[in-house]
Amino acid sequence: MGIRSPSQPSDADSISKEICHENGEPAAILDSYSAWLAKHPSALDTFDRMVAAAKGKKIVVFLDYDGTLSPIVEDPDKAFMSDTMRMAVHEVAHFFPTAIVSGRCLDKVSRFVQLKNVVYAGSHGMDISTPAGSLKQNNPKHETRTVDEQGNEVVHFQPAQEFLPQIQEDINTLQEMVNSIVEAYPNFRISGGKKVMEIRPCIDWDKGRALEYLLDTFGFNNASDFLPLYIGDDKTDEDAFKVIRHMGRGYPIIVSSVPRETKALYSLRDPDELLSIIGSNKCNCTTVDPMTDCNCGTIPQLQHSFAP
Ligand SMILES: O=P(O)(O)OC[C@H]1O[C@H](O[C@H]2O[C@H](CO)[C@@H](O)[C@H](O)[C@H]2O)[C@H](O)[C@@H](O)[C@@H]1O
Repeated sequence: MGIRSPSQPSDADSISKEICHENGEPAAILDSYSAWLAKHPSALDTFDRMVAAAKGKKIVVFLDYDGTLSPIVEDPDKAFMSDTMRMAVHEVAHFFPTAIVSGRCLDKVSRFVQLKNVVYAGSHGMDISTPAGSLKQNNPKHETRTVDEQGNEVVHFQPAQEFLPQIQEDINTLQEMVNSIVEAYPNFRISGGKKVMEIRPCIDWDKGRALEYLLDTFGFNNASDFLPLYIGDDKTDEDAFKVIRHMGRGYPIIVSSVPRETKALYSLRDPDELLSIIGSNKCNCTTVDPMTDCNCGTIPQLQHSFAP
């Protein structure tokens, strides 16, 4: 049984001449979307095959935030995920270990997602919060323990912690430079002091390493019966796609509505298509509190097909 998304275009070729800009590099005309789809099949169309290959395996779910769970919008502070998506992720996490891996800081991404049954990896995996007692957590150099609002002990894994004072210094210097430049242009202003450049420490840590750390934390370090499913839309998600491909197991899925160079093996066009996999097609419980279990009795496609 294949699933078709209502948002799948009837004329995939309509974007065939789209010009994509990658990281400010010169524009390049890439393959048509349909040709790209042949290389990175839609996860909707290949869902049955994925399910068949996953028999007897434990699914572990990794989800990027911006562009995956929430649509890309102009103002980063308004990149809200819908309650329907929140409910769907809540339900996915009810069946499978689930992590949200984001470039945003931990605090920000967890405030956007507002779910307690997922773990969060913020700052491109450089700030990971997991419940104390998880399997990996034996790195005193980078781990600190705190107690959350509910009184539960949590472990914060921050491999780049030592760079924080330097980052703050750089930010101050940059802000001063940007302020002095913008001052000369009375028709321009800096809104809210928001950082528009991301400065990352030069350490060997990224979303791929975060995925490995989280798999260990979930207890899959020596297991041979798990399948990671990582869904993301950004350049930084490529590190996680690479790790999954290197493992030789699991599903790296890119969310993109235009052809892009990617290590992902599968694709989804947009967050709506993701929802058609993890959301409940028949579920009408839009008024259900996203923090509680949906009780309508219908089980979404992913959970229904993969859950043990
Ligand atoms: O790893 P992610 O969860 O995908 O976060 C990556 C960056 O997302 C945000 O920026 C992007 O989304 C914004 C809101 O839709 C959009 O305005 C911006 O153009 C995108 O680049 C966030 O602001 C960054 O801090 C994250 O690193």
